[in-house]
Amino acid sequence: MDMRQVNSLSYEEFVETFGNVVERCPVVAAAVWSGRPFANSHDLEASIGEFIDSLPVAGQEGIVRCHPDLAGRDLKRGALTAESRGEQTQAGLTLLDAGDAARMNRLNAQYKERFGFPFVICARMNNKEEILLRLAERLGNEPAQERQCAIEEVKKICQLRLQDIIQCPATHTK
Ligand SMILES: NC(=O)NC1=NC(=O)NC1=O
Repeated sequence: MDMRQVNSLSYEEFVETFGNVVERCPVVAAAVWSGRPFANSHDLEASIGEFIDSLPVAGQEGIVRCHPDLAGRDLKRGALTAESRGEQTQAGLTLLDAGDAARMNRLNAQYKERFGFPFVICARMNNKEEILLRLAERLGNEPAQERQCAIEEVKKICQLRLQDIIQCPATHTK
């Protein structure tokens, strides 16, 4: 889809197309729709980022809470969204051995206990070793710092999902 097509989508089509660029938060697409027409995918991405940044703490934490655990129950039950399943599979999270799976579950539980929202990282920019490392590291963050870190990861996931949907015409060098 190119930007001409994006900008010609009805509200319903827009939310159907972009409703999961932020995991299980179609309200984000519903909110930024009023910002069209978008000059390019970065313009749409910036609108989404500005909307997320404008939310109160509770709203930002709500967005983070909408993300399924990595290698968690939803993965096991086949209850992930298509995007999340693809991302988690690509990072090797379906191939964890028993030791790594137990460690991931334990650290995820500790993280949730400490921060009140799940550990979120852009799986496509990491492999399973890096994810475990970052999870252990970020457990030591202060809550406000970690919330910001999680939101930055949500934006990275969103950026890659937008790139999957919008193909920008090749920039023709003069
Ligand atoms: N808790 C998470 O980090 N979830 C996810 N990361 C991704 O890249 N996709 C997800 O669903």
